[in-house]
Amino acid sequence: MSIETSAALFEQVDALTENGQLRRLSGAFARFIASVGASSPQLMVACVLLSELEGRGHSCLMLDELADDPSGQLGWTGEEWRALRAAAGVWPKNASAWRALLAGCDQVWPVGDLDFQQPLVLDGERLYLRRYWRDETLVAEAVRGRALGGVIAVDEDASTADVRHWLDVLFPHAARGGGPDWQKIACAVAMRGKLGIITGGPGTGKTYTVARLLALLFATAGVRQSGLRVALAAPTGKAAARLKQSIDSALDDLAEKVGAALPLHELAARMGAARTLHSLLGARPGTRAFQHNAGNQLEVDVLIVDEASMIHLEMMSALLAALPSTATLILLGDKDQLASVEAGAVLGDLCHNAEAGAYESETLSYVQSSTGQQIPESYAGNGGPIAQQTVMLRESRRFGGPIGALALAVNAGNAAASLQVLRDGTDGKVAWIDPAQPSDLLQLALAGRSGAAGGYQAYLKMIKSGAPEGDEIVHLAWVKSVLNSFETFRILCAVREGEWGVAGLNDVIEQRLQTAGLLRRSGEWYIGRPVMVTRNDYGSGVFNGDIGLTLPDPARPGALRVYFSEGDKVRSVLATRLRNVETAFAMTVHKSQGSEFQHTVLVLPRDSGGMLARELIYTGITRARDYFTLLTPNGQVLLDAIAQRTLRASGLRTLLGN
Ligand SMILES: Nc1ncnc2c1ncn2[C@@H]1O[C@H](COP(=O)(O)OP(=O)(O)OP(=O)(O)O)[C@@H](O)[C@H]1O
Repeated sequence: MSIETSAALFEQVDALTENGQLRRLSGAFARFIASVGASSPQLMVACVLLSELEGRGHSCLMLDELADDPSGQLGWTGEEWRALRAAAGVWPKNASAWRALLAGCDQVWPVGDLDFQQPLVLDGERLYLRRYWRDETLVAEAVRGRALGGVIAVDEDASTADVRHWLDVLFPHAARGGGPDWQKIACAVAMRGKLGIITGGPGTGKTYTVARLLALLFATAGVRQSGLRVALAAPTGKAAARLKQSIDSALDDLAEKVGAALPLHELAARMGAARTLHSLLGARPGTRAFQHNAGNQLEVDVLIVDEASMIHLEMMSALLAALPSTATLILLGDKDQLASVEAGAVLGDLCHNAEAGAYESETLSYVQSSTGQQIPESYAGNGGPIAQQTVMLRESRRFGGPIGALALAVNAGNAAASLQVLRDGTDGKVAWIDPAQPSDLLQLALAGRSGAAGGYQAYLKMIKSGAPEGDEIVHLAWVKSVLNSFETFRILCAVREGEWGVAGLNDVIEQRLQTAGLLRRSGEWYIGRPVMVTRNDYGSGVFNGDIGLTLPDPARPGALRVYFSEGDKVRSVLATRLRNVETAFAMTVHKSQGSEFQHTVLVLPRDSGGMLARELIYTGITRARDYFTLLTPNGQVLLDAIAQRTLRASGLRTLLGN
């Protein structure tokens, strides 16, 4: 590449960086690649885009997108794209021309050729950073292996007849509405192979089902029953605590129903606490490597992981490597939620046949013999090994009414139906403020809205009244009730920056609550400040996404502690020990995954630059248990988002071979 071409190209790259269209790292990455081999301007553009897309959650760069026009995917104007492209000179006209060009570059390893550990990998018509290619390949191999791990029952001692007997005990009633009992089918399916994927929207009974699956695994474990090792995990502490609570209560319920026939209390007592994936794998400060890995695997027979949509590619790869091939992995999650912040859309990719079913004849007959259930012909197909191990639960038990209808309409991309629910609002469950003013938001933050509980004043008033006199137990009970009150209401933002983003809103909400006399800000830390941890802190035992409340330390007058709720437990850390936190009256929808609030307020920005998609709106709505309020300074942003899907470039589906 001539000095002139290079200068012209990087001038464009720097201009895009200055305009906020590229992160600095993307240009720096391209310069690094240029420094380790002969370089061409086309390779430089590919590197800039590859790095940029990685930062936006894509695991690879699709060469057909590159040949065509990726400006839409990047949120750039056509003009910005054309200027960059022009600076690169000749432009390969299709994916195969791009493949031929890239395959000849020193820095690129075309899969199948001799591997010189080049930093970039070319697999088919996808260009990867090596790390992501390795993770994607590992995940694909591991899940295929697990799915194909056997077509009969998981345990040598468990026959199909055994499975049928216990399933009839655990699911004694016919499914509502006369259709197939997908919950029962999900349990049967997970008994084959070493992988079960159960997906479904909120309240469709994923936890209800997995508790029965556990009972089934336990009942059919034969001589291994008394030693069955079960681990529970989730991406965040909050989700892990929720999983444990739900499974415990479902097992309690079941234990009463099945009685002496199955000692389920024993199983429940033996199961430890649910853990975050980081803690399960043994995260170590200062390294991406985990204590548990392919060379030091987890000692577990069954691993249940909830909120699997939040698991990014690298974490899934680490998890699969650390899981012995003899263990059964059960993934639970809502495939339609936002994908992980980091690269990958693993659950979405694994579940891409879930809606259709795509069950092969062998699965249909196994389901018939093990459950007595007939899967309708319309769900038959040829979905490949992962689809055979996946079941989508389709009926929500807890999430009906207008909030459920709105979530369904948004998920289906149906703007007219969404608007109808939003505009109806007669029973107060759903409200839409449009066009919203900042004062509308401040009123909601203070006192909620008529017909809907909420607002932050409730927990702040409890704090103001002070903790009752008494010992540690009395204080802890008070802390729990303050935390519970805080958890009933939350403001979620689609974006971080700007007037309607997290940063700006937290400031104005703090000021409003201060003016109302509900809090007294004096410096960074003040009583009542809600905070979110933004970085794992192994020393203090708090992790990215944990949310806590600042309250007086009963043991040290004048000192403040931050209290974190974990199921029915509470953990606390001295406020001054927490370094990486931010105020959390408002938080992003991304960070709210795995949580639910009685009243959820979703705030969209005035202008989204076309970058919001329906998964974000759906995830925001499904965080609301009883009341949902939508604030849009510009309603068009909602319509644009409903019309748009998040598509993440990934080779996982291709690698899975279906
Ligand atoms: N087949 C069933 N019969 C009776 N009750 C059920 C059944 N399935 C689910 N439920 C009940 O419906 C409610 C929601 O179920 P559950 O919590 O398992 O759903 P979920 O999909 O895990 O929800 P979330 O995604 O919000 O965690 C629970 O109260 C559960 O006991």
